[in-house]
Amino acid sequence: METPPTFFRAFGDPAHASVERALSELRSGRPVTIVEGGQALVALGVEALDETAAAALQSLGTAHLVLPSARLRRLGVERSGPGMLALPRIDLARIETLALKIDARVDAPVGPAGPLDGVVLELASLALILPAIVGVPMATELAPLDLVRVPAEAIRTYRRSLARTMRIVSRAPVPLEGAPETEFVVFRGGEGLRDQVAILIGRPDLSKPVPVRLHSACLTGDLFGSLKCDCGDQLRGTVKFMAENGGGVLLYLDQEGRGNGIANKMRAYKLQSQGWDTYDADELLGFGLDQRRFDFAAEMLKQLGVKQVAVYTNNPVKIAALKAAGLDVVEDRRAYGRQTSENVLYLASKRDRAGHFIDLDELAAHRPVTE
Ligand SMILES: Nc1nc2c(ncn2[C@@H]2O[C@H](COP(=O)(O)OP(=O)(O)OP(=O)(O)O)[C@@H](O)[C@H]2O)c(=O)[nH]1
Ligand SMILES: [Zn+2]
Repeated sequence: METPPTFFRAFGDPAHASVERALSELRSGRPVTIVEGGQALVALGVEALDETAAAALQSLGTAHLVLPSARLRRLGVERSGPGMLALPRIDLARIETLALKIDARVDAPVGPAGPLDGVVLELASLALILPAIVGVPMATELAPLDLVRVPAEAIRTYRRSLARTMRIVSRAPVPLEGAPETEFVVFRGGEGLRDQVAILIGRPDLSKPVPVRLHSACLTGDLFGSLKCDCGDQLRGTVKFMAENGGGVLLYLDQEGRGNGIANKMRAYKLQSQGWDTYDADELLGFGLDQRRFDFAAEMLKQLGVKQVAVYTNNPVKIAALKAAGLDVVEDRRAYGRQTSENVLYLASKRDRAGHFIDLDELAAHRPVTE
């Protein structure tokens, strides 16, 4: 018996599903086809490009390299949006230079990126791959039928509409050192369908402003006590503070590397070991100041019944995001870690380049954790 064409709809929006399939394809090193109005772009991340892939793409037509404005700036080209370089031939060494080498310069004219080039970078960002893509434009009917097809509009709207699909999948008490009355609540949905965890510490009174911290995952700092950042201190300091001060909600967000993913964060750390600062290293790789969005975090708070918040952060973007999502931010307070000789430049960069509220003198003076 044939299934009706509407069968899939029972399991969600097919356009969104195609985005999720495309993310998986890109991460697996396979190309995807972005389609809009009869036009298609067959696209593959540069990090998956080898001789075989290059030959296959070349057989489809003339390729180009899509790069974000941050990377173009590093290559000596100022542009407000992404751009593209024609690739008469897919030359792996040249592409690697243009996508990754520190002192590379543009060696050919850079054209404005087409609309499909722009959305493919959004897809790359969601897939946590390097934002450098080889694309072959063609008419939709000529694109290979066995690739995953994704409508451009579905990619444009994915993040925003997915925030609403966050749902609680499990919860359980997990007593923590210094915070015995703690519950972990796991949400699924949102960007890239990653699991996000809300940690309810104590019994905060939801009718009053609830102390809240949005903490982006930092494997190196949170778990291993890396000296390069202040994350581990902020995390443990927040748990302790909330436990001792009437409770609160800590959101532990799967946003490693300011949303760039652990692989790109280590690419950036390698550049940092050669002397680049945290934002310059990201820019060399093609990333803007910060890739994170926090609308899904606000949605988690709402689903937990939180309306008014006292937020603990030094990052003005987090405060603005909670307000924009309709939460009542009655107070914003600092969340300091420890200053070390290894992280002081990182903290100063966050203050000077991203406007974080960090007072290094105060931090050095009394090593507060959360105040
Ligand atoms: N790309 C990149 N990410 C980093 C680097 N160092 C730390 N991170 C990431 O930066 C984020 C820091 O998270 P948070 O502590 O929540 O954020 P924050 O923006 O500093 O804001 P507050 O701590 O709330 O003031 C985590 O995702 C880390 O993995 C770095 O050098 N490069
Ligand atoms: Zn960190």
